[in-house]
Amino acid sequence: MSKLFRAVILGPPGSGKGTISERVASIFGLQHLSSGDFLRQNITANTEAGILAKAYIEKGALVPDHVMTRLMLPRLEEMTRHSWLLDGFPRTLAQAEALNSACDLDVVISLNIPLETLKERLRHRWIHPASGRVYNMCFNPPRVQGVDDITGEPLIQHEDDKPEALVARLRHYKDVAKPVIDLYRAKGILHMFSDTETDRIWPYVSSLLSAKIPTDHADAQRATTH
Ligand SMILES: Nc1nc2c(ncn2[C@H]2C[C@H](O)[C@@H](COP(=O)(O)OP(=O)(O)OP(=O)(O)O)O2)c(=O)[nH]1
Ligand SMILES: Nc1ncnc2c1ncn2[C@@H]1O[C@H](COP(=O)(O)OP(=O)(O)O)[C@@H](O)[C@H]1O
Repeated sequence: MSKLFRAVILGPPGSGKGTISERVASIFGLQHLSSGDFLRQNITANTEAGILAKAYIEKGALVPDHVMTRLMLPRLEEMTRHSWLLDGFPRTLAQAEALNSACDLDVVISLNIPLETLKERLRHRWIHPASGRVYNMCFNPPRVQGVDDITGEPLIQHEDDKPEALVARLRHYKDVAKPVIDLYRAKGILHMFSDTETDRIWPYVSSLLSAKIPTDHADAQRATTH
């Protein structure tokens, strides 16, 4: 079997990690593992980790590192036969160190988006709380204004996507992420992409992954995941 491919995508809230990860998953056949989605599944299923995490997420705080690593590392161990792209984890240096001791990463994609752009995007972001589906009233609006495409249920705006909370949240992200970015830079696997539009970043991400992922491997992955 050809070598498996392990990637991480880093970026502040609203930087387009989710959007780019979905494209990578569908084009390169990597499994998209989102810590936010996984947390929401655990909350819905009332698992021990889900119950612990819920209170933090509701407050808009980060879930403690030991809860996150206990949740994510076993999930990655289940994925020994798949290539994956991790989105939302690691978020702190402690999480990055825990991930380091569990596996070797091939590539880290880091999205560097201007603060003004992030503020503008998140202001227009609405979500379907039950599923975590994300809409942007300008970039990818729902088919019917204000309601989820799949369930028809109402969309809400996150308290922390409202303008007052945004700047503090983005500043906090930067402080926590800096040592993580520095760690991956020092390991020589960091690839930084700077622009204001996902569609302009995407061709560069795509050519990086095309160069790094052997084609036969990408085909084999697609065959097993679709
Ligand atoms: N106008 C505009 N909006 C974009 C672009 N790329 C993504 N968006 C929208 C989609 C979403 O409403 C919002 C954030 O995108 P994502 O949910 O993909 O970002 P990310 O996963 O980094 O955010 P998160 O960590 O979940 O807060 O911005 C873009 O190039 N232009
Ligand atoms: N790696 C992580 N470490 C700590 N908390 C996390 C992590 N990933 C997700 N969370 C928690 O789950 C919430 C939802 O995550 P996510 O869907 O990535 O959305 P966002 O980053 O936009 O808030 C975060 O606000 C945070 O409370």
